Amino acid sequence: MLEARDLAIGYGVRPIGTGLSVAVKPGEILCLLGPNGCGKTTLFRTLLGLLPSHGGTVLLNGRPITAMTRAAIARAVAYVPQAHAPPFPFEAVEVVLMGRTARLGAFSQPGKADRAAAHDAMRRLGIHDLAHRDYSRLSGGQRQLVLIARALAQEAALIVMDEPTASLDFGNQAQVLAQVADLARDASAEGHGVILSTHDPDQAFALDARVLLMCRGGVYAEGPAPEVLTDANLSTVYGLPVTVETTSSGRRVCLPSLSQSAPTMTSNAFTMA
Ligand SMILES: Nc1ncnc2c1ncn2[C@@H]1O[C@H](COP(=O)(O)OP(=O)(O)OP(=O)(O)O)[C@@H](O)[C@H]1O
Repeated sequence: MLEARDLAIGYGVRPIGTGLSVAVKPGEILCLLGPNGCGKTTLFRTLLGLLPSHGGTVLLNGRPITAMTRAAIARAVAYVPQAHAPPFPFEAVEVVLMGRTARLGAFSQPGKADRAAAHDAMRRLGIHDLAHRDYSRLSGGQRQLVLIARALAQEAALIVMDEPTASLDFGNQAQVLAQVADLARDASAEGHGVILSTHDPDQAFALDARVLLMCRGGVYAEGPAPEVLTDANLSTVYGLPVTVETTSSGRRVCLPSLSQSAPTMTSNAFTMA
C-alpha cells in the first residue's frame, strides 16, 4: 500500500530528518509519535508527495509517488490535516464533497452519487446535523470531524491523519478513535490502512497500533505498541520519567512524572552536523 525506504526529509536545503522507513498495509494502523518539532508533519508531507524528499523513495501501491499525478495520489491516499478556519464560508457538506474531486473528470461537477457519498460520510461520523452549517463557524473539533468525513468520502484505501484528535473534547476523541479502528477493520474491503500522528501514546495502545517513535528527525523505535512504548523508550524520547501501567481492565496507559519540568521544544529539535 505505502512503503518508504530510507527517506531523508527537509525544506529546501534545510534537512529535518534521515533514515526514515515507513510501511503500511491494508487493515493496519501506524501511529507516529514523537516530541514537538521532531518532523512528523514534514514526514507526512513527504509521504504524500507534497514535499520532495531529500533522498530515498516513496512507493504507493508499488509505484514511485514522484511518477504519479496529484489526482492519482488522491485516489489512493486521503489526507486529514489539522483543522483551520478557511477564509471563505462553505457549508460543511461542501467541504466533505471536496473529497470527491479526484474522482471527477476535469470539467465535471459532483453528481447525485457524490452528494450521497458526502452525506453518508457525515452520517457515519454522527455529524450530519452540521451538513448545512457554515464550516468557518464550526468549533475546531467539529471542523476536524468534517475533515475526517471528507477523507471518508474520498474513498481512498489509505488515510493519513495529522493529529486528528488534537482539538477534540474527550468524547469526540473516543469517537474519532473508534472510527479509526473501524476504518482499519472495514469488513466490506480489506480494511483501510491508517497512518496517524498523535501526542498521546495511550491512543496507540487503545488502537492496538504499530508505532513509529520519532526523535530528532529519525526513527527511535518501530514495532507493536507494547514493544515500542516502554518506560525506557518514552522516558528517553520525551526527556522525563514515564511509566507504563496496565489498568484493571487490561488497557495500558502511559504516566509521565509531573515532578520535573517538561523538556523544551528546542531540546528535541533535530540538527544535522
Ligand atoms: N515550511 C517550513 N520551512 C522550514 N522549516 C520548517 C517548515 N515547517 C516546519 N519546519 C521545521 O521543521 C521541523 C519539523 O517540523 P514538523 O512540523 O515536521 O514537526 P512535528 O513533529 O510535526 O511537530 P509538532 O508535533 O509540533 O506538530 C521544525 O524544526 C520546524 O520548525
